[in-house]
Amino acid sequence: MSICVQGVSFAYGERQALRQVDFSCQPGCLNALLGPNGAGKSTLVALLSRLYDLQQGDILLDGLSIRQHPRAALRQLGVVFQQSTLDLDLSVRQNLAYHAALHGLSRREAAQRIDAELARQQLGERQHERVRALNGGHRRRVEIARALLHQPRILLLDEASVGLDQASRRALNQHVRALCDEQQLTVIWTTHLLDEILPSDPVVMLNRGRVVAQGQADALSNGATQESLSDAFERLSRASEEPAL
Ligand SMILES: Nc1ncnc2c1ncn2[C@@H]1O[C@H](COP(=O)(O)OP(=O)(O)OP(=O)(O)O)[C@@H](O)[C@H]1O
Repeated sequence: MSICVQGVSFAYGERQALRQVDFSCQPGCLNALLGPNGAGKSTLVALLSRLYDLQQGDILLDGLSIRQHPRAALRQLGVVFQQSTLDLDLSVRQNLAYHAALHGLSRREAAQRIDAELARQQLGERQHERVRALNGGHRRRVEIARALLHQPRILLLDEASVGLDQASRRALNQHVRALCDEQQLTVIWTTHLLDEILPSDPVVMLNRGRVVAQGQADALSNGATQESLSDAFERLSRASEEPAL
């Protein structure tokens, strides 16, 4: 499913968090939204998921404005927020069942979808354990299972790997890529970590609320001169801040 962000600006009172942000995502794959702390990534996720109302600009999902069709848009979105929102004292299955009920799924339908998601996230054997007993990587998988219960076509993951060790980060990243391939999910993966991005990934670079570049990662980092993505980010961010003559 295509995502098109058009002229989005957003301010928290006096503080401008996003300035005229324009980009589009490639359907059916992982799109990296890369930027340092404070770049505006979480704000964008909050606007996409309708946690905040748009102040300026619009976001189109398969051409449909989320301003004009907020319910239809929400049905297409699954979200994993930066801060976990699981109930640690409920079991994995109870957390999922609670969310399914919020989405108005019947018990039977919920049970079927929960079984399917638990299998897909390889969590079937842990389903009756309290979330508290799981490690960070498995908790993230529970959140992904929960986000996919209503069968959205877009999955937003806001710094999903924060707090995980290196091996768990890699496993989670690979797992999400496999979900893209299996289900043609369109994923927005926000991160400040360059090693989570592959050369073929579409990337949007965000700095201080502005898009400083977008394109395929290897093209942005100018493969011919072996520039790293990190150096490219620095260069493009500086260029976007230089005053016009
Ligand atoms: N609730 C809020 N009230 C006021 N300012 C905020 C609020 N949330 C974010 N900001 C500010 O908006 C800007 C963008 O923040 P945002 O959290 O979207 O960035 P981010 O790229 O997700 O960074 P991080 O990874 O640190 O969360 C920052 O300057 C931040 O201080």
